[in-house]
Amino acid sequence: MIELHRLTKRYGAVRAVDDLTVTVRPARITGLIGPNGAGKTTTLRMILGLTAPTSGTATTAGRRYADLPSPMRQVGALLDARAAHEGRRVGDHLLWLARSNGLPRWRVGEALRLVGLEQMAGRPIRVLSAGMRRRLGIAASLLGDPEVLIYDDVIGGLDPAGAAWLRTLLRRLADQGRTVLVTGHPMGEMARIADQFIVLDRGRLVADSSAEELSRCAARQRALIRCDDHRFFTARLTAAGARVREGTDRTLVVSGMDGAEIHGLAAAYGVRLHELTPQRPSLEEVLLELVHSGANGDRAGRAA
Ligand SMILES: Nc1ncnc2c1ncn2[C@@H]1O[C@H](COP(=O)(O)OP(=O)(O)OP(=O)(O)O)[C@@H](O)[C@H]1O
Repeated sequence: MIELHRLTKRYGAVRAVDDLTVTVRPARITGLIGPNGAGKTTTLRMILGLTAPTSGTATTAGRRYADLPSPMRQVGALLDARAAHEGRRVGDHLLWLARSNGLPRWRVGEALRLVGLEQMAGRPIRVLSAGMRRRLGIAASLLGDPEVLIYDDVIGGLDPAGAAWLRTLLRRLADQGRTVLVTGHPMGEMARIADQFIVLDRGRLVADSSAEELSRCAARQRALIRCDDHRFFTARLTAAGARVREGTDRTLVVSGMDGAEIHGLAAAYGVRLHELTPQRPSLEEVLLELVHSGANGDRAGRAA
């Protein structure tokens, strides 16, 4: 389990992470998402003791990273897959990491096996493809057989087979009861990987919800409508906090407001509704909307 309590990091006037309180639970894959600059990497760096919080705490298994007796046995992480010696052999790199962290030698073979890199053990790191480097980074994170795993931007750039492999591995790790926290941008991939989502915007928590809750809530809060005066009603809906976009065939797609509220608003402004059909968006669409609307400071947080 990872617990963040009022976690804050300021860089001058920038609040990279702003009063963030959230718990990342075991036995599931949690996606930390948000637009560029939302504070995702800064949050991970504070959990890993690489960046000092301005205030608040980040703990794993009840302790700050610096206070963990054997950090690699408790927390495994991959922040940057390029951070490895080019000339060193794959197996030697892991062996060096294991030795310097007091881990047994046999864990190297086990970690290589878990990521399917056994055949590359004797090759220098520079010959590895980007996808293989990612696997090597993941192997390093698994050396200590930790309960908590943290991966920054781990999906981007993988080919479909690589992404499928990673999904299977992360699922297995979560099914073993581990806490798995991943960040990433392609919302389609994040929707396929994670079952819990923490959404950040400008350092603040926008939502902390399961995939199921998000889908259920979005289905209640999205409708396709036909009405007389698009421009007028769009302005009224937007002013009342909904998000509106043009659909196909002269329709409007309204999100963030349920059918009864839309009806009420139409009645209040004398707008004739010809159609109001609830819609069930895909999880990817829900996440995209959350990330986008969080950035506009509107009421997406209600999904939480
Ligand atoms: N070392 C630093 N010095 C100054 N500002 C920083 C530093 N690190 C991060 N920031 C700022 O903090 C904010 C959050 O950055 P962070 O990298 O955590 O966001 P992110 O959500 O990981 O973004 P991305 O999706 O682009 O990786 C940004 O405004 C960024 O410019």
